[in-house]
Amino acid sequence: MTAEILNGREIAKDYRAGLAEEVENLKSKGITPNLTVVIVGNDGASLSYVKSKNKAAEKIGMTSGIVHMEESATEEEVLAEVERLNNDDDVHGILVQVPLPKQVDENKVLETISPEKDVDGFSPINIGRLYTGQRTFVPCTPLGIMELLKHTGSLEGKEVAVIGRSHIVGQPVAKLLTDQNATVTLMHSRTKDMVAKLKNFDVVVSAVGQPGLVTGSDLKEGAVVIDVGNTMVDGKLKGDVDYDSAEKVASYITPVPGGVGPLTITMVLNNTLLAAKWNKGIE
Ligand SMILES: Nc1nc(=O)c2c([nH]1)NC[C@@H]1CN(c3ccc(C(=O)N[C@@H](CCC(=O)O)C(=O)O)cc3)C=[N+]21
Repeated sequence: MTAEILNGREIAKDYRAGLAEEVENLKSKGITPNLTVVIVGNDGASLSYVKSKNKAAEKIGMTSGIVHMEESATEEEVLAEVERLNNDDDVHGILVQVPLPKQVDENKVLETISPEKDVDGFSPINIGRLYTGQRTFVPCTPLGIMELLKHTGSLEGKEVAVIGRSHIVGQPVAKLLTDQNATVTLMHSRTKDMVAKLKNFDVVVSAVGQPGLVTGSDLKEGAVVIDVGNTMVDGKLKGDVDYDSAEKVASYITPVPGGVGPLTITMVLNNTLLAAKWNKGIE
């Protein structure tokens, strides 16, 4: 079998066209959705993600802002900046790029972002809302993964392995998959014989950050493979999955780059649009 490629760039482009129409519609009502990203420090990769998020926002008619703070910024300064954005009526979505420098407590920052503007869905209130089935901002990478999986058929009754138990990807995507009636096994660094177990799974979602973790011979014939890894190796972006061997066994596979990444950015935009609508009482 040669896998069908889940082309994240193409799927993202179609999705963003729909968002652009909705933005146009909101603008005719006098609302221009705004996404503002806070970045602390000068990490090259982080700066480049932030720029691509802002560019993508503007491309669909939203406005965007960057608050770029010094690596040496204090926790008080970061919290004050978040408060200022919470109180700015022109800002609908706030995203504070993680990781933060060590002097800044990430949990304190996430607790300070207004849940109504937390388009990452990282604040404890929004995580609570997700697990209790309330309206919330669903974290962007899990939402992007679910969008890609819509192109592979129903998840009902499927056996899914999620590798990685982070609050940002593994745990929330396990929740969303369960909601689609898949049976989910959440695997992690202490799972016994992890790679050997993968043969039993219809879908494998790998979110570890370890290039070469999964290879074609580990997979069930016809498995759907979603590669969330993005690790820089010699200046090149690498996923967790050995693509060349996996594509010979899988039915669908996401490349890196050009798979999950573009959908993550798309879902930041999706959530910003929702923030602007909900702020005005539009469903
Ligand atoms: N508060 C917060 N929210 C985030 O969503 C967040 C964050 N912090 N910190 C860092 C990670 C990383 N992240 C990526 C998003 C898109 C691509 C992406 O689109 N990558 C392209 C490739 C880009 C390239 O070639 O450099 C792709 O996979 O095709 C990658 C990484 C969001 N993050």
